[in-house]
Amino acid sequence: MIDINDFLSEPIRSGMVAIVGPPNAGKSTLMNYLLGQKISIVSHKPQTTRNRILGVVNDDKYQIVLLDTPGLHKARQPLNREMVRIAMESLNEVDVIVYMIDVSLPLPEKVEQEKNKEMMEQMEGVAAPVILVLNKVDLLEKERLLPMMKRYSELFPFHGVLPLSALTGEGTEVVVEELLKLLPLGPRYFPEDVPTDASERFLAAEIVREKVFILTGQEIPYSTAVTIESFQDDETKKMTTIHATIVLERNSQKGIVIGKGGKKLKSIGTAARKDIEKMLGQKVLLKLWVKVRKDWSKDERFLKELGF
Ligand SMILES: Nc1nc2c(ncn2[C@@H]2O[C@H](COP(=O)(O)OP(=O)(O)OP(=O)(O)O)[C@@H](O)[C@H]2O)c(=O)[nH]1
Repeated sequence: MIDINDFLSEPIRSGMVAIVGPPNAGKSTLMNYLLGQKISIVSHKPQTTRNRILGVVNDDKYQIVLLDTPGLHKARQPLNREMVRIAMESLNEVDVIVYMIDVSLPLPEKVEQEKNKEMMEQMEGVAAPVILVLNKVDLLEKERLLPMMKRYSELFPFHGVLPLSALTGEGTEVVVEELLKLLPLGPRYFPEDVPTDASERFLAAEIVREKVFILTGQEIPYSTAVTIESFQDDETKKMTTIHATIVLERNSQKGIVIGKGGKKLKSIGTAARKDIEKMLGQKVLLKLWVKVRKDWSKDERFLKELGF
């Protein structure tokens, strides 16, 4: 996909930036904010992002290729271990690392120390410069910010400790400025009109998964995978027909996702269809099925099918 003209034209600041950090820190929110569109799914529940999602931010003078990664956490289950592996692997492939933490809630000292220890262990031996981003400052009492920034600067040789609200956008310009200082001069790796390397098929499955995350309680989200059975564009009708399956781990979960008289599944479908229509810029007919595949998240073969 690299255009030879990009190599011939004036070099720009360009390179790969991984956004890493604990689950729920706001990594996908920052990615979507910088892209100006939703590529990576977001929910208030931890461990929403499962794969590595690539988003490309373009400007006259730069191209930042962002990698949104699954949350870093102590993982026991095969799916979670895969997620952390994916996140850690990206650290070796990038020019800059943005390590994001949620600072909105004061933590007991012991918990904060524990988290900091984990962060330093993860960053140990990483070659790329690391910017620490303190996210959700919109929720933080202002007087807590400066001492916190000082504390973190003393913790690790970060190439900057920056406050941010990925939700409101406050602080994003400074983050981008700092990234540009660290990115090498190079070509545009992706055409300017390509915001992600993910397929529309993958993104559609992710959108359905997001709606399950948002619209169901407690245990369901973590037991949900979404597969796309068919994805057909009808150019004359300007419509896309998508057949997708929501895969669950246990029979008992089926009723929750389908709901009384199919109501829950219907609301998942409607919400997902609207977002997919926005993404594709045309009408969508979305058909959803619910299937049980016992303990799929521990089934290495199925994880492979899902692209892990
Ligand atoms: N108030 C506030 N909320 C935020 C901010 N950034 C993210 N959030 C919220 O925090 C929650 C988690 O955001 P995500 O972007 O899904 O977090 P993530 O780090 O990608 O999460 P994982 O996929 O679990 O790794 C969502 O409910 C966001 O709306 C922020 O700056 N301020």
